Amino acid sequence: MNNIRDEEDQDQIDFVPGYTPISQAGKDRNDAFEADFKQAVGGLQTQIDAIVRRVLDGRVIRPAGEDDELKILGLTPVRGLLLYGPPGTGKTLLARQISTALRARAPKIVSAPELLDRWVGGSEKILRGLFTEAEAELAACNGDVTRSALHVIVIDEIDAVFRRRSAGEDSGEQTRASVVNQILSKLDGVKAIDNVLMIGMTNRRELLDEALLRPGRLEVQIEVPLPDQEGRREILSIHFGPLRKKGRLSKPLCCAVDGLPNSIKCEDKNGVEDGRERKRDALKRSISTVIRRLHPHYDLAAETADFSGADIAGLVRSVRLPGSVDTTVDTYTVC
Ligand SMILES: Nc1ncnc2c1ncn2[C@@H]1O[C@H](COP(=O)(O)OP(=O)(O)OP(=O)(O)O)[C@@H](O)[C@H]1O
Repeated sequence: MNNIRDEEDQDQIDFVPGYTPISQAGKDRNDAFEADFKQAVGGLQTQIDAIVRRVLDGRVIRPAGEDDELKILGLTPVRGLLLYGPPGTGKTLLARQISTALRARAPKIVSAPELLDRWVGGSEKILRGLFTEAEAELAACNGDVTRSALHVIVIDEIDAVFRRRSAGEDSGEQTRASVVNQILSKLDGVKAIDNVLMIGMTNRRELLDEALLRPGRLEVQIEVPLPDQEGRREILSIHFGPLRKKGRLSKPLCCAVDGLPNSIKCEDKNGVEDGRERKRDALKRSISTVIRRLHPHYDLAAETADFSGADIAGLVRSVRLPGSVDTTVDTYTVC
């Protein structure tokens, strides 16, 4: 009964003059994007939703005619995105996934300090190198952005260039100001290049000059924090995934990844009897050793409380190292 009522309500909404419901094709496409992201990136569902909605949706290749419609509506796709948060939380991973989803050219990733070349003309040369391909392709398409592939340019540690100026600072200031002006002109100046998506990344958002974050520049800003427990579980599943698919994980390790109790008797409980802090330190110091001591009720996601995604990837790598496989401690390691 309720379903019928819902459908009637939906029909009424669809007939509001001037309103067109989102097409199913658009929804399916966004769902497909999200599914692709989730295969590689764990614990960042909210961030992925925001990226799909605000960055990808306006950039994907649309059916013929639809781009013109966007122009008529005065809509321009987002040209810049800022990803900020602690080290190792998946910012670069997200940037690469965005390029893949947009079927863009392989992203050009540069670290901002590299742009501050101390030799005269050095910075300009590096910057030109970043944009040359995009400009050449746009020229080859007679400036028709809909016919050019998208070029993703990622600038890591962007605060090194776009930081707020502090009083009395002048060494290297000229170079920095020149780099800033050139990048801004490519983003929203008269020389703006529409087939470029710029992604800035930083661990220190508070240092950034607000001018960089204005609409038309890095206008979408997304925080990428340390993962929570469920996020860590997703990341563990992603990184243990290939081993698990091949049947190379022991049952206790599978249970520890899933946070499920397992009934296998454990002979070595040292890891569990440690205090929580000590356990975490031990995990960080010698992850492979601790993994060998998995207790039947060990929940890896709970025990890795301050781990970043990169720490978790490191943990999984250490398990994969042949030296970490200890066949004397029954099945508590990778089989
Ligand atoms: N959310 C995540 N999901 C899956 N893997 C992750 C995640 N975060 C980090 N990783 C793993 O850690 C590696 C390093 O992460 P990445 O380089 O994306 O971090 P970052 O935030 O860019 O770090 P930094 O600020 O130091 O540049 C990734 O290649 C991936 O293997």
